[in-house]
Amino acid sequence: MFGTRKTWDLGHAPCLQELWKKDLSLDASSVDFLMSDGEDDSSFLSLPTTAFSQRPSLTAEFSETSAPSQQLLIQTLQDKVCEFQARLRSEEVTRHLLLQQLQHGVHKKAGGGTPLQEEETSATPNGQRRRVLKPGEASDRLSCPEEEQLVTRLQTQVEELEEKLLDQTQEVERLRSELGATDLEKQLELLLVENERLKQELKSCRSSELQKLDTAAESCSRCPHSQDVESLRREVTRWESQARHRERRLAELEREVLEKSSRVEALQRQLEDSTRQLEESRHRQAEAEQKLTLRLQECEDELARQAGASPRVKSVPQAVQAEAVDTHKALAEIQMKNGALQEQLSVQRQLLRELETQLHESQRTCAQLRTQILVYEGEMERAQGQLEAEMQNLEEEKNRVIEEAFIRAESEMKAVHENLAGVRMNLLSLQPALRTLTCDYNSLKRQVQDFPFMLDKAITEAKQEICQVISEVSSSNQELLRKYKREMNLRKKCHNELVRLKGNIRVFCRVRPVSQEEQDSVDTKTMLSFDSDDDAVLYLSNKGKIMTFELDKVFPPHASQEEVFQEVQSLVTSCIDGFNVCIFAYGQTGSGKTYTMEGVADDPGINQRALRLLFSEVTDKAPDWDYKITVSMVEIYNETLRNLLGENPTDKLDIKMNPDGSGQLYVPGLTETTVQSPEDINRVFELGHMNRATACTNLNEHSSRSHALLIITVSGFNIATGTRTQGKLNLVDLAGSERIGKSGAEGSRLREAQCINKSLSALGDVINALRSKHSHVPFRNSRLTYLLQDSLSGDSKTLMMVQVSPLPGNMSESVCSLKFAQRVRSVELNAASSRRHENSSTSSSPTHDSVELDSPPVTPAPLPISRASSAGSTLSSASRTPSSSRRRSQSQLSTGTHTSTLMNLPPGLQVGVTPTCFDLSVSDYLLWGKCRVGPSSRPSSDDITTSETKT
Ligand SMILES: Nc1ncnc2c1ncn2[C@@H]1O[C@H](COP(=O)(O)OP(=O)(O)OP(=O)(O)O)[C@@H](O)[C@H]1O
Repeated sequence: MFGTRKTWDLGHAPCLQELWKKDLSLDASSVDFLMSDGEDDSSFLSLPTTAFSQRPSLTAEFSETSAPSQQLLIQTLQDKVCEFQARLRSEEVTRHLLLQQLQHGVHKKAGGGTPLQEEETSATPNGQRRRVLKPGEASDRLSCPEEEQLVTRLQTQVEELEEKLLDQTQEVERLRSELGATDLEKQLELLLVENERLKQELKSCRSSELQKLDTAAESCSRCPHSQDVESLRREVTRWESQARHRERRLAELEREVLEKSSRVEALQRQLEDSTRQLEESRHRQAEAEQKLTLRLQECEDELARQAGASPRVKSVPQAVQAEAVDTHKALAEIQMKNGALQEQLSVQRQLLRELETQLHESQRTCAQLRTQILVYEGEMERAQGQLEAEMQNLEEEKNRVIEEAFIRAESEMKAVHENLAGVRMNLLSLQPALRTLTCDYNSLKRQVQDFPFMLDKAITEAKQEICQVISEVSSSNQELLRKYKREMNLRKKCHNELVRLKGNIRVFCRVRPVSQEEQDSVDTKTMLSFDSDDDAVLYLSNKGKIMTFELDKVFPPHASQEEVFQEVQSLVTSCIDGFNVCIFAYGQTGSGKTYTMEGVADDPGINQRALRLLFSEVTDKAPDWDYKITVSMVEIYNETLRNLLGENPTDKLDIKMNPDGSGQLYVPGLTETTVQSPEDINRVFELGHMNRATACTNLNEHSSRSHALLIITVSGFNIATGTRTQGKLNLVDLAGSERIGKSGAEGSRLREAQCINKSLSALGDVINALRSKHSHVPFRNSRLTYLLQDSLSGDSKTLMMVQVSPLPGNMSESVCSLKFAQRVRSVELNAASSRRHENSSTSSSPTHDSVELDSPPVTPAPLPISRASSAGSTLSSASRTPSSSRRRSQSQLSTGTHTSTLMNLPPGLQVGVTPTCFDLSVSDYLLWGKCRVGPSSRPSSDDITTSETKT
């Protein structure tokens, strides 16, 4: 019926619908022949009722993807097909029996005209009731030879039909066996095999890559490319995991395709079988019916022919007619069944179409997956290629390194062999030495055994020696200490005498350099000159006359701040020992007073350097002495005292007698700030400057017209002896000393100038009174002298730094300043000489001075220089002799030459100073301090050490 199965490509598989149209065409006319006599409606096919009612659920089951349910469905369909076939066979058997009965009836009829017996019902093997002809009936009907021939022919036909049925059954079996291997399945199998092969290849490829990588990793673990290899390996692993994932998906899809294909196949088989059986039975029934109709016709004709002869025969057509009615009924029923089968067929076709669609989708997915697999394989091949290339490079590198290492090892081996030979030779030569060493070792061992006894003995001896030395040292220490104390006392006496000789008032002069602006704008041809042999002399050429000024020290313009401070630092440190010290900067405006006292940020002046020096000195003395340094800053402007470190700098301060009855002066409300570090100093200076600036409109002008005082108090306490000291260091930047006449000041400027002149005159008067040993020293004539009273009187030390401008335009002011300096210097000289006669009783204590206020100034004070002495030239010539004699006496002192002046010294000092210094041992010298040793050294302020104490 279907012929041989067609084969097709997977690419364009013919749909089952076409096959149905081609090989399985059923129409209504052909169905008519499917009827068989006596067939029960329900016995023909029991499949439709249940199968059709189950269709929607089956369809639903098909849509499901679960394999077990599909298997179950297929199994059910196969069972139905088998049942259908079994029934078909039973129908064939029944038909065969009917034919035999007919044949038997014909034989009977032919043999004795046996009347047609009544119909009987017999049961089919299936238990179905079937209407059959009784044996006598057929023989009655077929009694003639023609009937026999007909029966024979019918039998032959039946046999032929049976043979055909057998053939068809075999064909069905064959086809069924073939169904298990359709092209689609073959293709699927091929795909599965291919897939399996690819998997195997992939696995082997992966394992070989892994092996290669492992080997590469082992061999190239120190290789610089190991990181690249590692990254490549990671990449490969990633691709592999992706490939595994795709493979799993592919396997799932393939499984799905397989299941669906098997379902399609099963359905297809079921349909084919059903259709084929239907067709066959239709054909057979059509043929049988045709033959039966012909036979019936013949029988009717025969009966009609014999009707006249026998009344029995007349009943036959009636029976046949009745049978024909039954047959028509059965035919109608069969047609109905046929319609049901048609429906079933259409449902199956629909099902097949769906399955076909699913199959196509699966095939498409399969193709996509295959493409992806190809892509992945390509990528893997590429990665593998890279990896292989990398491996190749690494292999080459490894081989190269191994070769190099081998060559190196060979050469090293050679060297080692040579060394070994040398060592062997050495060993041979060393054996005698070893023997000697062994002997030595044995003797040393013996010595070591004796060593503890020797050591004990040596330690005991050493202890005795040490004890002896300690006792000697302690006794010599005692002696040294005694000597040291004696020398210290002597040194103090000498120092004090030296200070007295030098004078308590010293006068330095500093000439400032010409500034850049002045070089460009004014006449800078200087009238000042210096003595290259004597740094205490300054020459001034004025109107053709050479004026000579002799001072304690003259600093030329190029002298640095450090050099200046070197000269004053002994005064600064003496305040630690309890002396009161005053350092004045005196001179006309712009002569460099502020520069010398305050300096600039990167090159500070005396103020800051002094504080730093005090800090370092008190730190050095720290273990024995506890020092406290306090700082005050005041300004005297127009005879008004202002507190520059106070909260309100515009407040006026007053100077009062201390109510404790000590006779000391004090300034109520004056701020005293304790400083402990250089940072504190900077803060104090900043505050002072700020307050000074807030109190005036023009700071430069204001600072020129006011005196600025930095008062440093150093209080010391010796923890060991309980001694207390207190020294005061007054650093004074005086106001400009220029004359009013020259400046032409009026109004407030005139008042300022008057106040300045008054205070400077008062300062001159105080110094003059001190020089003349007046019982009354007019300290109260100005705020300045009154405030500095305790630092100017008694054994206080004063330094006047006279600032001079080098410009010719400032010549007259320079002459005035220098004359004032000369006068001040002469004071102490006279005082010193008088002191030599009066021993140390000349020092005047502030408590001995009168504390009454002098009469207030009513007229502008005379110029200091006018009150000082006569004309400069006279002064210069007059003052030259004593200062020269002083310098001379100093040099004589240093060289040990005794002059009349020196002979006036106390006897102990006359012989003690220099010889004692030179007689000292080295340790004595160190203890003695920073004494300059040398016959030509001139005593200077450097020679006074910080160990000087106020007595
Ligand atoms: N030794 C020096 N080296 C370099 N420059 C100096 C020196 N002395 C003074 N000067 C400069 O000269 C100028 C005037 O100096 P300074 O202000 O110190 O004078 P002054 O006498 O304090 O004036 P005033 O009385 O008006 O305050 C400043 O610019 C200062 O920097």
